[in-house]
Amino acid sequence: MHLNPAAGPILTSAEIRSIERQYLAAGVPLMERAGQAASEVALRILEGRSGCVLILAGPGNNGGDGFVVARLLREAGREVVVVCTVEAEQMPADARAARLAWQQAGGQVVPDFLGSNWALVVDAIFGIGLKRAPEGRYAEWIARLNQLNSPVLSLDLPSGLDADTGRAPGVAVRASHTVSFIAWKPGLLTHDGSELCGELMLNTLDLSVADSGAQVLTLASFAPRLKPRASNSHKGTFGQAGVIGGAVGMVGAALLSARSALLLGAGRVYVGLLDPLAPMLDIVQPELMLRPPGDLHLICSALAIGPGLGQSEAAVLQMKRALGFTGPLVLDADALNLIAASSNLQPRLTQRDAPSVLTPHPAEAARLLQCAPSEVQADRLAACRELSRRYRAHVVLKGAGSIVCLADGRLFINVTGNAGLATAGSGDVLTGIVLALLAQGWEAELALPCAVYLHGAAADALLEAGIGPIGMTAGELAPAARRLLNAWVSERSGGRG
Ligand SMILES: NC(=O)C1=CN([C@@H]2O[C@H](COP(=O)(O)OP(=O)(O)OC[C@H]3O[C@@H](n4cnc5c(N)ncnc54)[C@H](O)[C@@H]3O)[C@@H](O)[C@H]2O)[C@@H](O)CC1
Ligand SMILES: Nc1ncnc2c1ncn2[C@@H]1O[C@H](COP(=O)(O)OP(=O)(O)O)[C@@H](O)[C@H]1O
Ligand SMILES: [K+]
Repeated sequence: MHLNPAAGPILTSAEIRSIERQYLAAGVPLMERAGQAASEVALRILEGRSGCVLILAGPGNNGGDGFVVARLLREAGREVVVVCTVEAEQMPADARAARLAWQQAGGQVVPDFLGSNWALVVDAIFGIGLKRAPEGRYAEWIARLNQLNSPVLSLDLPSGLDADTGRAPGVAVRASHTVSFIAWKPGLLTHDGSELCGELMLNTLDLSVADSGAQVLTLASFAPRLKPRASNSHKGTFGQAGVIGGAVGMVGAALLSARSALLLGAGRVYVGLLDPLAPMLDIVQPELMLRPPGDLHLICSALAIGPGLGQSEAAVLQMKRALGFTGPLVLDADALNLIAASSNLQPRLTQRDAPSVLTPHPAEAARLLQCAPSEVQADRLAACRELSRRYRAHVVLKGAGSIVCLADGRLFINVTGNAGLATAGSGDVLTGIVLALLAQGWEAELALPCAVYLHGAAADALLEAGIGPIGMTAGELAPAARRLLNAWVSERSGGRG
């Protein structure tokens, strides 16, 4: 997902409303500013496109924004049709005033639209005030506009999308562009939002917004750690990473993690495979050292357990050992399933002194929270926060718009990555990347955000190179991530990386 501007705080709709109240009380013309910002975007989209603009205005202030855009586009010489079915008296005061200004400028309001040949459709149906799935005429408008071939600019957020959770409870607008106001909302950046917003822009309306607990994940989130290697270093300087997993039929998962840890800079990488018939050597990556899984906690400075681990007695035994490890520990895949299933293992995790990193996808998160995956997806931020709190861990809840919640409660939403990552083993690679950074001494608070951002950025780089999304493979991610990490370090150190 491309964000413009890239960074900034993420606020809930309640936080946005409280800011709005404060500025409106001070007489700041927020709706006029929102309409102005949106009409500038609309005119950019309209460059080189002739024809009429269709504006669909809903019953609230989002509709009001639409009326301001209508007036400003008309002033700019565009032909505009506004569709609105509520009476002016039923609209909130600011929206009513915007509608009146439109009509005073000679604009018409019509009850429905026909035809399909619009230069641009402006979606001003619902913003942060959506209360339930759109129904009736609004659902019908949305379904019809999703069939059109015109560009669609959503104001504040695509109508039908929940601003706080990113869930679309029913039909929702699929925008080509979204211009959001004041601050990012979580729902723009995760879950269905990743699909519906198109090109996403933010206009702060010149308000200064205090940082909240949630941020868009960017390079700046972990930049202090992007330092070149000292010349006078040796393999021991970059740590001993260990991966435990690879039961019968799942050896590849552990190898993918281990290879990724090696390519992302761990000094030595050990693999403990549970499959008794597993090979003694990774012939593709002979640098990996294959050892009995029970030895790894004794020789490693950072451990990951879970990829292809299975849920056998032997796996439980390895889990008990790993949870007693005194260094940073990454738990993925079956390690998470075993934690979810065992009240015996849970306290061993929550009582750890060293950092624990959990990397669940929504189904694993649901098992850890004893709920259904749909409940996790219904509020991904809340689920991630609860996992972090309950298990005293740094957590990434994976999937489009991955959520990172650090053990101190700080939240990030990641916007790198693409559907090419929806392939077996890409999660194993993420585990290997986090492990590599931990082994090299990164604090978990920086290692996890960097790994999540880098993993997605690697997939984006592959996509740009024509590799994917169809057929992108997990094994291609680590070399792409290695190139990026080296480039970032080099850029930040004036080429000394
Ligand atoms: N005056 C302000 O506070 C500002 C508001 N702004 C805009 O106003 C929006 C928020 O305005 P509102 O709070 O009025 O909310 P919305 O305009 O997003 O929608 C609320 C209206 O839609 C109705 N509604 C909600 N869900 C529905 C459904 N499923 N089916 C049918 N009707 C439904 C509600 O009953 C209400 O009438 C923001 O997203 C932003 O676009 C901006 O103009 C900035 C300033
Ligand atoms: N559509 C998507 N858009 C962005 N990222 C995705 C998408 N699908 C999957 N991913 C990412 O790919 C990884 C998949 O991890 P996981 O489900 O554990 O896979 P596996 O178990 O096969 O390794 C996660 O990092 C997830 O965030
Ligand atoms: K909208």
